[in-house]
Amino acid sequence: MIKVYFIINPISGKGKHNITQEYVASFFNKDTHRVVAHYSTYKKHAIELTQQALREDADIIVACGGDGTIHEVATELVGKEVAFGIVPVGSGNGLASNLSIPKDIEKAIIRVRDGHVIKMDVGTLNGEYFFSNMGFGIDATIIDKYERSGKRKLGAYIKASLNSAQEFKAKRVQVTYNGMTKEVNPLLLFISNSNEMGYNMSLTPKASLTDGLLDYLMVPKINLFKQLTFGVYVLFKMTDKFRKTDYIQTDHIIVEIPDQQTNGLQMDGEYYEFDANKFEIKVLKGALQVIC
Ligand SMILES: Nc1ncnc2c1ncn2[C@@H]1O[C@H](COP(=O)(O)OP(=O)(O)OP(=O)(O)O)[C@@H](O)[C@H]1O
Repeated sequence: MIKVYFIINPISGKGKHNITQEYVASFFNKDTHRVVAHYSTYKKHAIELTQQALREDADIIVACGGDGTIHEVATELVGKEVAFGIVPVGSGNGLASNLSIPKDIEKAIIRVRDGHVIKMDVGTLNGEYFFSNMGFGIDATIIDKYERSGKRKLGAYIKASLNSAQEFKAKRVQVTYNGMTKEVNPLLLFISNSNEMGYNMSLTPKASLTDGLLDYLMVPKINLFKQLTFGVYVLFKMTDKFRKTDYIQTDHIIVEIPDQQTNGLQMDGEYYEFDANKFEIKVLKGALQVIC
């Protein structure tokens, strides 16, 4: 009997997906599969539900949610033989899109049932995992403001972005990669495993989930006109061609922020504050077995 656990975030996206145990079970043969569904009821609950599924010897664990839920479930599956499935019902769904997992719920569940397993890379930041991307720049400030607003609408996101553009102060950062250290004042310091951030947008179009590398994009503090120009490069997936940026692919980056002891950053679209000013970012090649 194959044990399939669905971990469902009921508020993901617009919170209207209504995925039930009966619905997901209807896709599987009762004689060969035992299907269990659990709902997360608070932040980080999906971590506990995944641990419980592992104790019950799950063969496949499926995150039904957005990048936040994917992050919580996948964190528990790194380095394990358990297959990870995704039913993307979040708002951005960058990782699912990079894996070509359909946005349609029915098709995504069929993909979990019939798809094949690939071994994807996992990023690590001071030992914490990330699957899509992480950033120290204005992206982290925007997510912090958005989360603090307590609202989950596009309007709140736009407001957070505009406020961040006005208030953002670039920090002095020392970055080391490929045996070289550079001092920068970044507007964006973005490190990505995936080639999609969600909404079909990419800051790192060359990134691959299976190349054993992370893509590093640094955009220095630039004036508003250049920021708008950069926006056009993002729309055309050409950030590596923007003259002001550093874009490299590597498996090891050290970021030091000498003037500040506590630092905020975003990982997979959630804001975290670290009591640290030195960050080591690495990649674990093929450490997550994902169904796509
Ligand atoms: N029942 C719940 N009530 C409140 N928050 C929850 C609940 N279940 C999970 N969460 C939290 O909701 C947050 C957002 O979830 P998720 O990323 O899945 O959806 P999203 O934000 O709509 O999608 P995306 O990240 O793609 O934009 C996560 O931090 C998760 O821990």
